[in-house]
Amino acid sequence: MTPPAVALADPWPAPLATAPLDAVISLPGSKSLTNRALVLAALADGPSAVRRALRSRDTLLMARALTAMGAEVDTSGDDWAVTPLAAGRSVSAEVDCGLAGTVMRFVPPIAGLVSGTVAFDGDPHMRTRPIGAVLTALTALGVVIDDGGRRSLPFTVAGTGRVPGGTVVIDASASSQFVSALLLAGARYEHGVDVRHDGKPIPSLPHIEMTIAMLRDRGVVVDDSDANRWAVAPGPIAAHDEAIEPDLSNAAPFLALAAVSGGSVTVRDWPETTTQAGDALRDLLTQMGCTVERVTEGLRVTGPADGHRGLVGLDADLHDVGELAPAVAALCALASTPSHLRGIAHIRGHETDRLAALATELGALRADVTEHPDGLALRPAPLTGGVFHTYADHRMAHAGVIIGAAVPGVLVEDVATTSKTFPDFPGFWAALL
Ligand SMILES: O=C(O)C1=C[C@@H](OP(=O)(O)O)[C@@H](O)[C@H](O)C1
Ligand SMILES: C=C(OP(=O)(O)O)C(=O)O
Repeated sequence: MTPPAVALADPWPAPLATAPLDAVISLPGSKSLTNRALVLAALADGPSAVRRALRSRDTLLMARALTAMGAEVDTSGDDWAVTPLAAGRSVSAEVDCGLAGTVMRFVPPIAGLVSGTVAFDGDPHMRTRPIGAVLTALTALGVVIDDGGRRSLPFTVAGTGRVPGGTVVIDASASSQFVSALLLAGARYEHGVDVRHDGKPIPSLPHIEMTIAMLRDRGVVVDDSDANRWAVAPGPIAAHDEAIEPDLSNAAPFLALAAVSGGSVTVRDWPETTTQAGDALRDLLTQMGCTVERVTEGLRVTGPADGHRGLVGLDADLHDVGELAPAVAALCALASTPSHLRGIAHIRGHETDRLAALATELGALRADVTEHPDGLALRPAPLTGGVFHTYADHRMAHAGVIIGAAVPGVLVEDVATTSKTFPDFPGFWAALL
């Protein structure tokens, strides 16, 4: 019998780090890798395996979406087995995107390839996250979509079992996921896809690299030799056995805990090379005064001897790694010199407007923070306890617990929202402190 789940206090008293930490941890798998592996497996020419898959809200929503369209995803163990979409079967499916950008952006291009209607909706806030440019691009590629003129959720894709594909111009400055979405399904379009970006620079480019690398691993030919242009040749996507790396972006709060407590945290199985944005933490934490080293067990981060008081502020452009901004901003609020985080206007379109949310919530705990159109400026200030609101955003919860590890009396509202990308985050966190 499974023991009854322990109800979480809400708001949750964030545990204080009262001594330097010395921990070695294994983190759950990457959301971005798991959801790409699932999508590519559903489109593949045979059964695939997704090993050490992340089991979280975003990945289960992806598994359900693909199942609703006719794939089979066995999520019962740690290694998930995927049987691809059955050709020719007609479907009438509903897809719940929750608050998962990867589900809302990556699944509609696949829906064009099934026969039947696929209706998409999600959490209330998901109806405000950007998707219009993807819908316009898909329409140009030959996919029939009814969005009632909203250019956002809810919308319905009327799949005909085939998508002509071809060349399309898209403004992907709001999200790299717009490009990844078209590339992931593009090989299965009759003429492939030739995607050209026209607009301000695309954020989160490592995630497009991740998409390309995973396509190539499956035998798909991708030409990325020109800037802002990606051509995917038509052809099969080979079935694949993918071992999912630990989620390096979700390593951020744990490495921050080493920094805040003046102790060490070692993350096991940190890859030697990776396309994950979280790998940038090695450099960012070094710049803030931490010692970062590869040891036999994994990647070890050691904080300054006097903990967060020894942290130096950061002046950094986080355009490529915007999903790290909430945890990094929390550390900057605790640092002893000023910080300026730039290049992240696009994170206003993430799970919440993260710049506004961070400025409000850090400010409520008396941080000296200024919100800029594309970032945050933070200056040292003594913080106080209080309620830290999370806006259904897992990474806002990470920011809250980081502050709470250094400042007594921080209460994190809806810490359970961390389940978007991490199973039992509060339990895992509390066990370390
Ligand atoms: O493709 C992906 O898996 C992701 C791309 C990025 O999105 P944006 O380009 O919208 O920042 C990132 O922030 C998100 O967490 C995951
Ligand atoms: C931006 C994020 O998620 P999503 O995949 O929903 O866009 C994130 O996890 O920080």
